[in-house]
Amino acid sequence: MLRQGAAIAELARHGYDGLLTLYRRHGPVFTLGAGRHGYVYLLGPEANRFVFANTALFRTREAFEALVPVDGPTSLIVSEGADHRRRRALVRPALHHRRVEGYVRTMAESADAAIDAWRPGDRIDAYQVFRAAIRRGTVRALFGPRLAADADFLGDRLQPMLDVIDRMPQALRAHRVLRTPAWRRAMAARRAADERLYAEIARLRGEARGGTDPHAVAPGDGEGDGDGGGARGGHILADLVRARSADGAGLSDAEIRDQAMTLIAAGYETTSAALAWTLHRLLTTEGAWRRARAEAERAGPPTAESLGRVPYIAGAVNEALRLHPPAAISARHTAAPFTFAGHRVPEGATVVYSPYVTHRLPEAWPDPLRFAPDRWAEGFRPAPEHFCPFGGGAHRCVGSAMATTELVVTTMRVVARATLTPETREVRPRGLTTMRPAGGLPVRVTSVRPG
Ligand code: HEM
Repeated sequence: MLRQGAAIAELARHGYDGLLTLYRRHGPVFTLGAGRHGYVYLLGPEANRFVFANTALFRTREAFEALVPVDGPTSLIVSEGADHRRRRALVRPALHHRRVEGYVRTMAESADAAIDAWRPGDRIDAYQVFRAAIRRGTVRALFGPRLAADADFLGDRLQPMLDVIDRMPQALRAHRVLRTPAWRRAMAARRAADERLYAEIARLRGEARGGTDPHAVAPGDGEGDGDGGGARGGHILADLVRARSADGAGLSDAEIRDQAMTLIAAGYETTSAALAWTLHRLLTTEGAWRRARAEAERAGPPTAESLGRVPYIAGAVNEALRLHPPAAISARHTAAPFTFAGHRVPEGATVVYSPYVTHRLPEAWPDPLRFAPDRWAEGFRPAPEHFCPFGGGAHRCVGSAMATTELVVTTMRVVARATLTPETREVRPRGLTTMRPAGGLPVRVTSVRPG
């Protein structure tokens, strides 16, 4: 029998580990809270499979409504049905892995620029350092060289927006209704960022009409194997402006704005958190940094080819995503009543599923708390319901190739160029929309090599 007070106290005290405890005590389905503020937890591999497979039972719009003030009403994450399929088919080719390979150099340069500033003896917060580097790299890949000059401007505008949405929906609603200073800052930032974005979209449309775009890309060819242009250069915003469905229809300016903003908002905090967790684990696991460094040195500088020669680093990234999934929980709104594991879940409920809980279950992962990059040895493919840092089903992360590439490339550069000593071995998680290290990742630079 679940006692509400005790269960809520468990979550308040132990966060995501509390959720794991509640799963062990109460099984894969339980409800906390009542009415509009209640949450139905659907936990574990079977629950993931159920949520990912039954698209018609679940809606994201109501569950992610809190993102609309930043991401916009046509963002993929709040789109449903035919609109979602159309928008996703137009966005996906721009983020296909072959397209992403074109950004490897930009990503490596961004990491190198951050490392170039280090001197032996420096004490730095590696999380913040790479957060800024990833922000710059993401803006560059998304918006190309012209807006890259504005990367810091856009990044600075973005931060108040991301801060305001990293809250429980009720708290966010209060900010909006009360027009708090944080809310007003976020909206002013949004207006400034939108102005630049719309100007750039108009410029790209002009270029496309005049046929002068040197980065012309093929129209996207849908969900399967779309390739927006491979290594031909260009950037994602240009791809979005040019993308056409089979019937010739493209995305409106507002749709492009919303997808672009969503890609930054969904991509940058999550990827920076995952990088911090990867470095933390490599620094605090005996021999791991040395092994990663030896591998990165053998592989040479990051390129589309050398990325295939770093299985230990790729395994370390996967292990960090498993043990510390930045999207530790995610939510859905139920579109119809259903029964799962003998429990009746009503229409209109908010359902929470959790990659964090799943990734730490011994039923799914032998010795689950051990950081073991070698478990990802060639050929290992966990079931999607066992490993879901990028979610699953119709709304599975469209930027997963970009994220993993960025994580592997940045890790290759850091381990190859720097020796770092962790200032702390205990790093606690915080954050609701993105699980990140609470106190950052404080390290001392022991040595650094030229790039
Ligand atoms: C380590 C980094 C990342 C993690 C852990 C992550 C995680 C996720 C998860 C869990 C979802 C699905 C939410 C759900 O269905 O419940 C999602 C969706 C999404 N992600 Fe990511 N993400 C990451 C990086 C990125 C990047 C780099 C981009 C873009 C460049 C991106 C863009 C998106 C978009 C647009 C969606 C919505 C897709 C849709 O609704 O069709 N993400 N992400």
